[in-house]
Amino acid sequence: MLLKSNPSDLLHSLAELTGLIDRDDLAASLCLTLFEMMQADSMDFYRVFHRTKQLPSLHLLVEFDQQGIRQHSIEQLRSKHPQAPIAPDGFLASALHNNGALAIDPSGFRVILCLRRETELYALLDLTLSRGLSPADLRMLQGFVRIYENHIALLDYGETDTLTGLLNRKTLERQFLKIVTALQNLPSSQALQQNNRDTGSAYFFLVVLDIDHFKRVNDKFGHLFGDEVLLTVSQIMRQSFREIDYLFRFGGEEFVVILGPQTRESVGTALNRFREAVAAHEFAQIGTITISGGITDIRPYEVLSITLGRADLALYAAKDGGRNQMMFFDTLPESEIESGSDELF
Ligand SMILES: Nc1nc2c(ncn2[C@@H]2O[C@H](COP(=O)(O)OP(=O)(O)OP(=O)(O)O)[C@@H](O)[C@H]2O)c(=O)[nH]1
Repeated sequence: MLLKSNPSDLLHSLAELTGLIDRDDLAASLCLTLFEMMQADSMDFYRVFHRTKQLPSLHLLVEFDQQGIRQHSIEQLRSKHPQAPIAPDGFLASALHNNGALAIDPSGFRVILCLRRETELYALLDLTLSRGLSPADLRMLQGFVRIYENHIALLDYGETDTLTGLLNRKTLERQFLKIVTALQNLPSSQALQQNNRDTGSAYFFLVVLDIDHFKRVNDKFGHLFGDEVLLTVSQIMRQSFREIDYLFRFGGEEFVVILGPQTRESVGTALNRFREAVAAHEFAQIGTITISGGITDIRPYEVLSITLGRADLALYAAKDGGRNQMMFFDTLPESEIESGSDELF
């Protein structure tokens, strides 16, 4: 027996769901709708992260039970408990690895729905009920899952750069704001704001990456070869960074990465590993290329242009210093910061 079986309630829920563009809000709205519709006892929404050469991990984003909803955005999860995946119970683990659309436990009172993005598993929805599900309930659940998947596909389309498939510049602004807001809500935000940083602690970092002498590639081999280099560099980025890091094509031959929370040292290690992977790649006809980067931490109460400005100054220093290197803003001499700031801000 469905609680929300009347068509106007369903239409209203669908209109709400498809009007959202924030993925955390979308997950919460899907849970709310299904929780009420199915009269569930509890419901958990897990985001699945796939890491190269490792088993996929689960992060709990929404918990829903008789006490109400508890929502955890990826940014909050990341700032409070860096990379703390959930250890799934046996049923959840089998749903994660079986690659089906749906799993129902033998009692019939627990069901796990697999939500996909293209062909890859994107999220798991774990519902516990006090009754078994009818075939009509299952059809309804699967219909909502398909609408959710289609909406995610449309969001992806609007958020990605067409050549590289990385996130686009418009999405950088929205994502940056989310991270800054999460940082503002941390107890230590005052210390971060006052530049009172401990180098062993974890922070969010923003990096601007720029291919060295890219104009020469275009001039000598043509734009099609140039585009091929951009595509390959974006693939090396995907292989080098973690799935929860944000990778953007900022424009032209510039990329932005947001990493965190991580220590300054591990950010340096990750970026140099990426830089070496680019330098080691043999491009057909072109040979090898190199990449430089400027790195800065992300501070609460700051707008994107200021953070980008610091990373750009570090990038200019990396280019000036001979290219094929990653430079932290906080290692620049005062004189370089002052003269660069006059030009940038
Ligand atoms: N193929 C291709 N080229 C692009 C694209 N966007 C920008 N470019 C080219 O990227 C080049 C950027 O060159 P510059 O900014 O002068 O710098 P650079 O040659 O990379 O030299 P440094 O950054 O100083 O190492 C220009 O030739 C642009 O035309 C694109 O989408 N595709």
